[in-house]
Amino acid sequence: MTAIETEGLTRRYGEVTALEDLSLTVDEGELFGLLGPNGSGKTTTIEILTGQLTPTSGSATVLGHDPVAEPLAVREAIGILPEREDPPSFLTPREYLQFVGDVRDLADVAGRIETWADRLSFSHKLDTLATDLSEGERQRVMLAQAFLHEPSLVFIDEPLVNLDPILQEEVKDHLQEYCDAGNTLFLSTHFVDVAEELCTDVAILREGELLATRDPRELAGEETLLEYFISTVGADPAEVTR
Ligand SMILES: Nc1ncnc2c1ncn2[C@@H]1O[C@H](COP(=O)(O)OP(=O)(O)OP(=O)(O)O)[C@@H](O)[C@H]1O
Repeated sequence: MTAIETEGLTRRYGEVTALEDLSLTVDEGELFGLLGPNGSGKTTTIEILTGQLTPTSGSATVLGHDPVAEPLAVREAIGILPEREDPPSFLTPREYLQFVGDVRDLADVAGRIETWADRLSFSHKLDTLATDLSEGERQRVMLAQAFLHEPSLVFIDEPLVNLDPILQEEVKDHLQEYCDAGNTLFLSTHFVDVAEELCTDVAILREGELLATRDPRELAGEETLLEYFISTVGADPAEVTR
């Protein structure tokens, strides 16, 4: 089954073409990675697919819904963690996640909060104001809100940002298990090594244009995904290494 399908998606801002004629398919159960240099259209793609931004032309289907005609249906069905978002500074993780659970009209929100705080290792911070959390703790709270309703498709812009190496491994394991259970993940990342390790398919964008899609495992033994990425976009290594 197809989780996401796009046909000729294009987004222009005056003279700037943020995304040009993007056509791609993401099957259910895939851990899909969107790669590309700064300003290549990754966030634009996620914003269109999650019903936040209208394309100039083209169409998309997300879990069977059109994100332009039915943005609410899409946002109900998916989980999303946009780039650089924090829980409100004046709420604790428990209060914020309760709010998210209430907005999503979930049963047993308290139990879900405990489960996700435990999975993402922040149970001991559930009652600390977000302003007093570290960046990595805030990132884990934001990951929890994306998964709280256990959606079958989650979009995450930079899942591992601000996490220490041990937590990165924990979150990677979680993402892998989530897809092994048949769910779909759509990641945008600059961490090419993480995409190589986790993703079943990657798409490489440059200046809004889809240059290539690859199963990273197909590259095994010939070149790393980073080498492939650099040769594909002609980028300087400094732009893509951590
Ligand atoms: N509201 C806007 N108005 C004008 N131009 C915009 C707007 N939003 C994005 N752009 C432009 O569209 C292009 C794609 O931006 P986008 O944020 O999708 O890139 P990105 O791949 O997510 O970048 P990064 O890796 O830096 O987060 C960039 O040239 C950006 O400057």
